[in-house]
Amino acid sequence: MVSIFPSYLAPLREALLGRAISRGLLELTVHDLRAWTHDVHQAVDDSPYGGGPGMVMRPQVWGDALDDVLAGPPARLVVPTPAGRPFTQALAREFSAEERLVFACGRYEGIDQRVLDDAARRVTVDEVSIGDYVLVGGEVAVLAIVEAVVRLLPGVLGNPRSAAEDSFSDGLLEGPAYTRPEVWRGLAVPDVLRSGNHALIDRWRRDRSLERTHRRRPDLLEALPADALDRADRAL
Ligand SMILES: NC(=S)c1ccno1
Repeated sequence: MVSIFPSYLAPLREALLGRAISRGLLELTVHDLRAWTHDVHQAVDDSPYGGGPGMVMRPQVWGDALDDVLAGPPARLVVPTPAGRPFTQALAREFSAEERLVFACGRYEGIDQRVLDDAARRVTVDEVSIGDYVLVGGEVAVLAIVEAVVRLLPGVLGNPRSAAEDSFSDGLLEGPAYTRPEVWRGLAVPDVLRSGNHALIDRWRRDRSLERTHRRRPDLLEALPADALDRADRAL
């Protein structure tokens, strides 16, 4: 990862991801972009051609940084930006199969486009967005993307079923979850979940997942492959 605020990415070394690193399931290197500046002010940005508000990150600095960081084993360059294609669970799964990912954290009004165009001459460049809103920089998006990707790596999650059965894995939103006590503030756990009848439980969970998806994200239902819903699903 390359950023002008390396400490922003420190949370990646905590908790589950930190344990995955210490177990050797992945390696994480954070580079300070200013290491590739040569002026006393360590300038990384400049005024935009054509005018307009804000500053643009300079191609020389990013170009030198990516020349060094992209050298070595083949990598895929991921650039979080509001102008990117949506980052989805499917793309997280695709990224999790990559040997190496390099993340460029832009700030200000973004990185000079020629940096990405130049990188695309030698690696796959993915400009991705984690949502239709604008952050101050790419670092927070990288935290989200890396967590979504790393949790899919074999051995990271305690139970592999977790990744296989979480939201979006089957194209639907996950339904409600419950744990002890059976009744809490007058609210009871649905009886079916205590029935021990796993066929009924699976059916109930699928129905709740379909209902929630229909209510909150009908677009996901529209996007399902034609054969994704079985007769019982359609009966709901
Ligand atoms: N929405 C995304 S990914 C973003 C990056 C920087 N600002 O917003």
